[in-house]
Amino acid sequence: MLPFARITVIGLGLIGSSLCRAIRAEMPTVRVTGHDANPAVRETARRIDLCDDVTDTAGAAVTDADLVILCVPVRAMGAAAAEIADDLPADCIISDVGSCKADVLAQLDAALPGRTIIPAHPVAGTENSGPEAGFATLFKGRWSIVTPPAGADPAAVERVAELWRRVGAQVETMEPAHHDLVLAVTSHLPHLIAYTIVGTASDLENVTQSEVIKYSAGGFRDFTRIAASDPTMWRDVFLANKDAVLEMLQRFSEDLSALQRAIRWNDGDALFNLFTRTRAIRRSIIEQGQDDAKPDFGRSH
Ligand SMILES: NC(=O)c1ccc[n+]([C@@H]2O[C@H](COP(=O)([O-])OP(=O)(O)OC[C@H]3O[C@@H](n4cnc5c(N)ncnc54)[C@H](O)[C@@H]3O)[C@@H](O)[C@H]2O)c1
Ligand SMILES: O=C(O)C(=O)C[C@]1(C(=O)O)C=C[C@@H](O)C=C1
Repeated sequence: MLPFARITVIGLGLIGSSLCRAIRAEMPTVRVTGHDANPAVRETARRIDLCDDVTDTAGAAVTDADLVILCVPVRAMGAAAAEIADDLPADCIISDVGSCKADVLAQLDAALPGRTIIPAHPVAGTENSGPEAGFATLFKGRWSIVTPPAGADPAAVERVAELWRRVGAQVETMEPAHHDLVLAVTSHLPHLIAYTIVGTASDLENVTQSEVIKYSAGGFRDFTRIAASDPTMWRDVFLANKDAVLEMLQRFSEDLSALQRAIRWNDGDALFNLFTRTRAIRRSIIEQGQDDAKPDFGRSH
């Protein structure tokens, strides 16, 4: 049985539009309604026929929904939830796709007291944003982490999990705070490092003239893809997941200092041992079939 019959997606950017496409591809009988605060995005959504209906107000989008998924930047979740509060049907489940979970859950709880809120985070994305950047296969073969609050209705959790399985994701359940620590090191810190290194290189550009661009075919180019990610989204993630990111950044800084010492004191063994360990990690990721180093955004595994 389909987990939902009428799904509303609020925020029709990369993730929201991918979800609309995936639901329509995998569950064609489900009615998909969309809304975005930006009129230009609504216009594009209508032009590309993203949903069965695109409404001009958030309230009108949710009046008969059995699931509402908020796909807006994490610090906009509370405002987006407040906008639909008066129009939500009594038994509607509210979910979201935010990249950090504890802060978002607090926002949703405050805006929608007493409602069934089952947050989730599809660990899949690209550096692009907007409704035309999405694609139906984005979630295939990827993880979606469901982070129910304590005491959540298991049947509601299962329905949200089933939605993600239907669009091709593997589902894991985690506590929100644990999710935020794990993702701080696997996703948020790598983005911070990419933003830093590309920023540093561009500051040096006066010294090196065009060499930064000319020789950017190697490792630096991979960093520039990540550092092209959406500024609003990532500003929000770092501020909303501040504690976990600062904790992981502290650990990272200590490890970086150790590496700095190893280079200064010609400690080749320390360098060799670390690089051997990290190479083994990369190889085990590939063996598990999770190689994203060369993203193929149309892949269907
Ligand atoms: N981009 C990724 O790789 C990725 C991956 C997984 C999860 N996420 C999460 O998904 C969410 C959306 O990210 P995205 O990449 O799709 O961003 P995006 O910029 O492509 O789309 C966000 C959309 O939300 C709209 N919006 C903002 N505030 C709104 C409001 N109050 N009401 C209605 N619409 C509003 C914007 O107009 C925009 O169209 C974020 O919470 C992000 O953390 C992103
Ligand atoms: O592949 C990318 O471009 C991504 O950054 C995707 C990525 C990630 O870090 O893995 C980014 C943020 C998300 O919340 C989930 C996925």
